[in-house]
Amino acid sequence: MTALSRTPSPLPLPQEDERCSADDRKRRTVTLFRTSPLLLDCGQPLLDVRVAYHTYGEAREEATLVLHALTGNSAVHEWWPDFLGAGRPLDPTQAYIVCANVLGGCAGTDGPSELGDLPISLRDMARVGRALLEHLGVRRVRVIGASMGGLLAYAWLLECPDLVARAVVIGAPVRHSPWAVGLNSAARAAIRAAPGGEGLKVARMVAMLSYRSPQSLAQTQVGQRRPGVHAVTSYLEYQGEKLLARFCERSYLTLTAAMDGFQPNDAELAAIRVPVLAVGISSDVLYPAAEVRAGAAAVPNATYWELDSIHGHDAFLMDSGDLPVRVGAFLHQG
Ligand SMILES: CC(=O)SCCNC(=O)CCNC(=O)[C@H](O)C(C)(C)COP(=O)(O)OP(=O)(O)OC[C@H]1O[C@@H](n2cnc3c(N)ncnc32)[C@H](O)[C@@H]1OP(=O)(O)O
Ligand SMILES: N[C@@H](CCO)C(=O)O
Repeated sequence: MTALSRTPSPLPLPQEDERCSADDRKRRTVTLFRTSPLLLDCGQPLLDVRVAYHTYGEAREEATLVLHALTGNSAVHEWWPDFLGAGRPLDPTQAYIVCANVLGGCAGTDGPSELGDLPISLRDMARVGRALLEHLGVRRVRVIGASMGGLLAYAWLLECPDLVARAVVIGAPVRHSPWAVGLNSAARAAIRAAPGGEGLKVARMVAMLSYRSPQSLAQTQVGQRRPGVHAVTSYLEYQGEKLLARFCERSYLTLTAAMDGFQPNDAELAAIRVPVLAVGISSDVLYPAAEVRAGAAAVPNATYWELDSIHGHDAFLMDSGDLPVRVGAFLHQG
């Protein structure tokens, strides 16, 4: 990425930085906004925005766009095996599937270093996604996202309604609640108080509690793994270490702020005309099922379904039950 004031790129067209290989599970990158800038919601124009993405299946004008969660990435085959594959809701033998790493993250798309820590919004991410679809020759998408990806799906419905045929929103509200903003605020405060790694670990420990549930931890984290240390304590510490090894604290600050800033009003939601399947998770303490249901009621063509699991918010990854079948049936209608 370059700010508009920098010398424009001499090349007029999007530039594939890595060509498609025979292995379509390979991540590719492209530089977009080479002649006309991306105008961020914060007012800053950006030229030369690099986007990293995966595609699955043969290229078509209609695609299914997968929107990943906060610390997820575009390698859907790595984190959603229940959903991606022949006979599954995201079937590369039947559909063209696209997933891009979000702007502001740390998985190959321009992140805080390239953005100079500018604030970004979920709608900015959708604008980048629109440019990627244009580059890929995609004219219409079915969108599916969970957690932050679900919020981003709503951002797509507001920002690019002309492109979206239908949308699946899993474990996500229509706007970030004071509860969710509060959790993110505590996480960011931990990072700012202890930059360089320790803060990010604490942020992940707090976040993990919101991704599990009291019942889930009571079932999986009884007793001790290390003498004198509660199992749940060593579990959270381990999860903090795992995130530190694969994620970046500046992206954590940028992306959680983008989630917190997503506050569409009721009139905007009432203007959404696209069919939406909104999925709540019965034991989700981050985005309670009642909140997901109430939010969906504000969207005219939304249908609500609830995944019954004791495993909390991350059940969409860990205990998906009937969810793939429900999602497949909805995605392939119409
Ligand atoms: C729509 C989307 O985009 S979602 C994007 C997907 N998200 C991602 O890919 C991002 C991150 N991934 C995750 O969030 C997680 O990997 C999940 C939710 C998918 C699953 O989490 P996991 O950590 O694999 O599972 P779980 O929470 O059960 O923890 C298991 C790990 O904790 C360890 N562990 C379990 N209990 C304890 C304990 N008491 N003490 C220490 N370690 C423990 C296990 O040994 C295991 O270790 P391993 O990862 O080295 O095998
Ligand atoms: N566990 C997932 C979902 C959280 O929203 C992640 O780390 O991205």
